[in-house]
Amino acid sequence: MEHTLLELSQVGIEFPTENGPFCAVQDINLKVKKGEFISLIGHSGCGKSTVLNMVAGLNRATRGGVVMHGKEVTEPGPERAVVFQNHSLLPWLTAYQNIELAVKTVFKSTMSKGEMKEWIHHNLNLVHMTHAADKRPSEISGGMKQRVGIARALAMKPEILLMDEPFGALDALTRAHLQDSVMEIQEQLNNTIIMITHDVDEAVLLSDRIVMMTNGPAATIGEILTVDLPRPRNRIAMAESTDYYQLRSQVLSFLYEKHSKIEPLKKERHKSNRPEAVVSEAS
Ligand SMILES: Nc1ncnc2c1ncn2[C@@H]1O[C@H](COP(=O)(O)OP(=O)(O)OP(=O)(O)O)[C@@H](O)[C@H]1O
Repeated sequence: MEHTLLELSQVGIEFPTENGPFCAVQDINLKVKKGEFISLIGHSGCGKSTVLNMVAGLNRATRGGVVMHGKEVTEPGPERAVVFQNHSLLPWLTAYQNIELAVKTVFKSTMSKGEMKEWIHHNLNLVHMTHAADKRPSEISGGMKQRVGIARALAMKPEILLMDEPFGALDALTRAHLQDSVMEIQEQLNNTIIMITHDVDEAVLLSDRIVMMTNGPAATIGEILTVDLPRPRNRIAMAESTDYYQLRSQVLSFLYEKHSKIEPLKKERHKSNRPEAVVSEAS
């Protein structure tokens, strides 16, 4: 990790609505270093996607700004690739062709046809999808589609990878496999990643820092937790680590005590239960 790659300064956004302007987030200050893995966590509707979309250039801040390499982000660009929860692959193209489309868009003038082919296969291999290169999205599982989506994003050689709940729609086992793949890829490529998650364990396992957001409207960063667990991380070893459990309970405490969104009735029930590790819609 070297210099600051991305900086959000005093970022805020107001959306125009029928009832007047709605301030979704405000005063967001964050510096992201090259190679860092940052998770954004917070209750549903607090503004995580809004923040990520501002970094992606899909939303424009109405206060403050997002700066990358000293230049304000005003529109989407291949240096900030986004992976959404629902893969968004084109259904009529194979896995290979989906990646090829992105590669052609970015590297048409700098890579030969042969280099592109090699690069696409390299990225399919990174996510362990070489065997399914010629399959269409309808012929592969949800987890496989998500792998292809990640390969497509990585194939653009983004300086920063933005992931909006990338594993949210997957079953627990597939999710664990993909988390391991992302950790493995990040170790190899030293990617800078900002990921939205509702899963406390996922945040602790993957992140260098966890950015915890307060509830909206006018949500902001409540606390930032540094996860200094050594890498490479192994989920089995983590299960026995007291450091891991301490970090996990700090996130749970932020979400369920300091910034709880639980209604009184549910709170009573919640008190008698072990806190959920996943921030659900119901919370
Ligand atoms: N284009 C828009 N116009 C008006 N309000 C918006 C718009 N986009 C987002 N919002 C509001 O901003 C707030 C934050 O939304 P956002 O989707 O960023 O939350 P989130 O934390 O990502 O939620 P979730 O975890 O449920 O995905 C919400 O109250 C939402 O209704």
